[in-house]
Amino acid sequence: MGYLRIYWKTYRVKFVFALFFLSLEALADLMQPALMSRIVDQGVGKADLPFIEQFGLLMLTITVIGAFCASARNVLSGSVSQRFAQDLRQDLYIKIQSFSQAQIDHFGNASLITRLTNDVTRVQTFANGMMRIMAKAPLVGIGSLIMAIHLNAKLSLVLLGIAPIIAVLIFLNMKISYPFFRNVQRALDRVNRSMQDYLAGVRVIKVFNRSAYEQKKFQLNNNELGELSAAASKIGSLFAPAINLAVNGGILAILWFGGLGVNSDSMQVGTIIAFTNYMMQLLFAIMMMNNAFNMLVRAKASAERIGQVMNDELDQRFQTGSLELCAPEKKGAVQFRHVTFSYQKPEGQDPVLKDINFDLDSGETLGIIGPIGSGKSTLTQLILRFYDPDKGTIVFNGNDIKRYSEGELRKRVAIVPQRTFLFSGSVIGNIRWGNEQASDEEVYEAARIADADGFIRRLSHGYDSMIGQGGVNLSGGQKQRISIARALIRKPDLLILDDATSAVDVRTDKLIRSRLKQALNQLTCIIISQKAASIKDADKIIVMNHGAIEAIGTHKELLSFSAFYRGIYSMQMERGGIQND
Ligand SMILES: Nc1ncnc2c1ncn2[C@@H]1O[C@H](COP(=O)(O)OP(=O)(O)OP(=O)(O)O)[C@@H](O)[C@H]1O
Repeated sequence: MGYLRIYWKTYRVKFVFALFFLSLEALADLMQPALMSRIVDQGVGKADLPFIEQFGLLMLTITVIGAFCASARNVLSGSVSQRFAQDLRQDLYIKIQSFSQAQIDHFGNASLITRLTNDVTRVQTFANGMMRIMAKAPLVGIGSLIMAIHLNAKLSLVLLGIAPIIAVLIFLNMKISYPFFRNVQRALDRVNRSMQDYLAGVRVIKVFNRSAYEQKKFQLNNNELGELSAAASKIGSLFAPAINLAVNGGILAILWFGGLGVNSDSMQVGTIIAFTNYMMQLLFAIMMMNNAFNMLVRAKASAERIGQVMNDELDQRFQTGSLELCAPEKKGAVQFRHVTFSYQKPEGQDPVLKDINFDLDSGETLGIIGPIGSGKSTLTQLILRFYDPDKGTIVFNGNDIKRYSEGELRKRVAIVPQRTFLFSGSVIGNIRWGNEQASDEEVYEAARIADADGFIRRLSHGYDSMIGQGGVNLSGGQKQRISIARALIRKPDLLILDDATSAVDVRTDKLIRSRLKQALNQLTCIIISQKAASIKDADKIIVMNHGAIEAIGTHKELLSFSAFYRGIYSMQMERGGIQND
């Protein structure tokens, strides 16, 4: 949990001030019974009114000081804990942003969200509690003990009897409940994941009429969370009364021995009242400490989960600084040399990509086709360094991709992924998201090439029409075309279209391709498609099969020598999926 040190350094002064006010407040609490004992024994006992007035005023002054200190530490603790949580969340977010796709896959989206929200809140609650009550508990506890011994050393022996019992109870409480709190957070991850799955797949769930099934899945996770939380708090609720019982037993013993002392005139009533008052404060302090330990175990479980993210070594290193630009004839060019890759590490399973070798020259269009799951998308994701290959090298623009900074590489390569993603906001905002500096004219031109301009202008507010979260109010084909425009506006050296026209009809698909060719004839392009028609005009076509390159060549060449390609092509011809163009 070393990562927390930086926040301690930032906020330690305010933290110490909060503790200072808290200590004064505790001191004020501790003085009250002693003053009261004197008022009872010396003032009331001897009917000394001026003494009562003088000490009464002193008690009032101390109470006012205590109240002022309580307000000051409340203000400080509130601001410190809020800012600390704000900083921690921000740093966690930045850390997650720096993660490779493999690291995000490893933690899972839902778990990262829980860590960023619920886990941070738990640590914040603990930090706040530390400044509000927790640090007060040991102060009041030890102070009460000292004051009690000072009042009557013999009577204080009772405390020695119950102290070890209470210590053992608190220790057991912590030890038993810690694993439960860790499991509660994991169960919360699962609840969040089912909610995320539902929201992401709501249309499919409704179409397949699987709402009841999904509800059951959520219920299972929710029940598990409920049961684990109940079990965790049950442990706390078993130990709290046991501790209470031990302290109340102590008070009873004091009243018993004190009663005997008053009878034998060796003790005064005021002393007994003050002593039991200190015992009550001690009880309160112990209960607070028990609560504090409960909060500590929860916060520890959460802090560890946050620490796993904060301390996770980045598995990808990007260069900093910019790389000299390549020769113009290499712009957009890509070379794969003996590239092998598997998602599951360490390797043991059949790699997803096996010994991939190919050259894509500047200005060329490369088509990639192959059965589902043959590794087409993975291949292009390696160019963007979403993942790094296990073996081999990838050269882009004449340089090994590992020599680029993250920003530089991703500025030069634009991808339109299989699953389009649009943000809530205006259409123009979504397209300009690809390049904030783009003028309106450039936006319209990109949309025109992507065959999006026409339908956008027909929307109720044209380019200013609002898109719902994830593009809910647009059709699949419309979303794809806006995504293509967003990628084009970046003016990349290499454009990757990963099945980016799967939702548009054959005519539009052809129109987009021909406009791309006309408008950007120097643009190097990779088109992944299930449809042979979308890639048949490419300068080169790679046919993927089971993670390996089955064949590579032009459409004509492949028809002549690749039975596999011929198979795909003739099957689509029979289905009428390819129109002669
Ligand atoms: N994030 C991931 N983690 C683990 N395995 C993955 C991941 N993404 C893809 N795979 C696996 O890698 C293999 C190749 O997937 P990839 O998406 O590259 O195939 P594809 O040819 O693009 O398929 P499709 O035509 O359906 O898009 C598949 O077996 C898939 O299950």
